[in-house]
Amino acid sequence: MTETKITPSTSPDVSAPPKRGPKPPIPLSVITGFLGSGKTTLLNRILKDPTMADTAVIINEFGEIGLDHLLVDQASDGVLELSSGCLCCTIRGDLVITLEDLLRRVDNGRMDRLARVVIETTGLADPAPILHTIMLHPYLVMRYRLDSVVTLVDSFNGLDTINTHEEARRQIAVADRLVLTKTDLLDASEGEAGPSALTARLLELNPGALRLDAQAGEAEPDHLFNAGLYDPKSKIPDVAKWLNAEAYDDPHEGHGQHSHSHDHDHDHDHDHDHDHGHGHAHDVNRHDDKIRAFTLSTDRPIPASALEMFLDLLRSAHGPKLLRVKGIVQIAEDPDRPVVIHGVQHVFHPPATLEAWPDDDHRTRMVFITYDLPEGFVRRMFEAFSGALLPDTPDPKVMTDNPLAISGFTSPSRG
Ligand SMILES: Nc1nc2c(ncn2[C@@H]2O[C@H](COP(=O)(O)OP(=O)(O)OP(=O)(O)O)[C@@H](O)[C@H]2O)c(=O)[nH]1
Repeated sequence: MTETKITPSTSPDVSAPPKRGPKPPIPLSVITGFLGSGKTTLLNRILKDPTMADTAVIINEFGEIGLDHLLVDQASDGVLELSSGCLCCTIRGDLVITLEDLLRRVDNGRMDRLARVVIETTGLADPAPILHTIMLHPYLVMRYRLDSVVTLVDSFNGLDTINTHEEARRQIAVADRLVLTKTDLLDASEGEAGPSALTARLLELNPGALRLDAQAGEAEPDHLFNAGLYDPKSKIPDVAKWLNAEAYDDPHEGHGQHSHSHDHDHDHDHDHDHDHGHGHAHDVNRHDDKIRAFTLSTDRPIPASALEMFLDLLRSAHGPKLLRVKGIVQIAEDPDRPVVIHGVQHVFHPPATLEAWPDDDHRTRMVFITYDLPEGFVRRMFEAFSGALLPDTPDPKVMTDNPLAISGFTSPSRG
């Protein structure tokens, strides 16, 4: 496991297109969703879209994907050329080899252009290891940039599947985009209760993801992809859209599409158990499953070493419980150049430094989706490291000097 190094001037900014020199990193998206949720159907449709030209699709088995009508040729090396101009490869043994092979094709001119890579997972797969493969590989992390995790949810069976299968909940929790499929199968009566119950559940698991209805024509490439920090057209970082932190304030109001900014104070230790003044209490953290979504923020600049320690401690002690972490941080030593963090479980992307704050909001903001890791615990740890020590909270030095103190740090009464 590598350390999270907050060294702003030297950290490679893999999200931003380099000004000169190496080729810009290729956006990579993962399409996931439970068995039969409609992944193949969606891929078949979007691959015909002209904006998907020069896309390579990576799947586990050719047999599993019904792209037959698009196929024109099967090369001997496991790469199919689709009539749309896209490539389709199997993961033969190792995703790294497949991704390296694609780069080789581009670099030696066997492929003109590789605009995007889309990986379709099998229905039961946890997408996190795929993201780790890229984030942990020193070369792949330079040449590819993680764009979006797109999770499909069958509107007809979705609620049952979510309630029964841990894998389905994890796929939803880690998503940037949630695509609702099969809404045409819902009859008028189900239209009342079904979708709203499903939507409420999705909001509990992942309030920040943009939700799209495939049948309503919303699952278009433009909406599914380009979910990274940088607006692909302007090349300017769109932090507010990327974090979508406002959606975490009140999941019953958040639709993942918010772009406006509230000026809420998140520094208090709220557990989502109380009414935020919105007129009703929401139950984002009350469900049987242990997935929680919350934000932390502060307007105190954080020393780089404190951020490193916070992330390292959180990651080493609770890595598997961090389903997704995104954030923008004001560093005390360099407050005008924010650092962007992005983690999936114990693996964090090399932190990227922005040249400037994209807007007037210079607060440190982090969004967390956790599994069996109470908000209060993360919040107190964050407060200890960001300098807002509470009287009953161990100071960070004690916590790092004496690792035994970490296990005693959980406080169920406040978690
Ligand atoms: N009515 C309806 N059927 C759909 C929709 N999307 C997919 N289906 C059907 O659902 C079934 C499963 O779709 P697939 O696209 O194969 O799903 P998948 O996620 O690739 O399936 P696995 O690879 O087995 O996990 C197929 O019979 C599709 O025709 C939809 O929006 N409406």
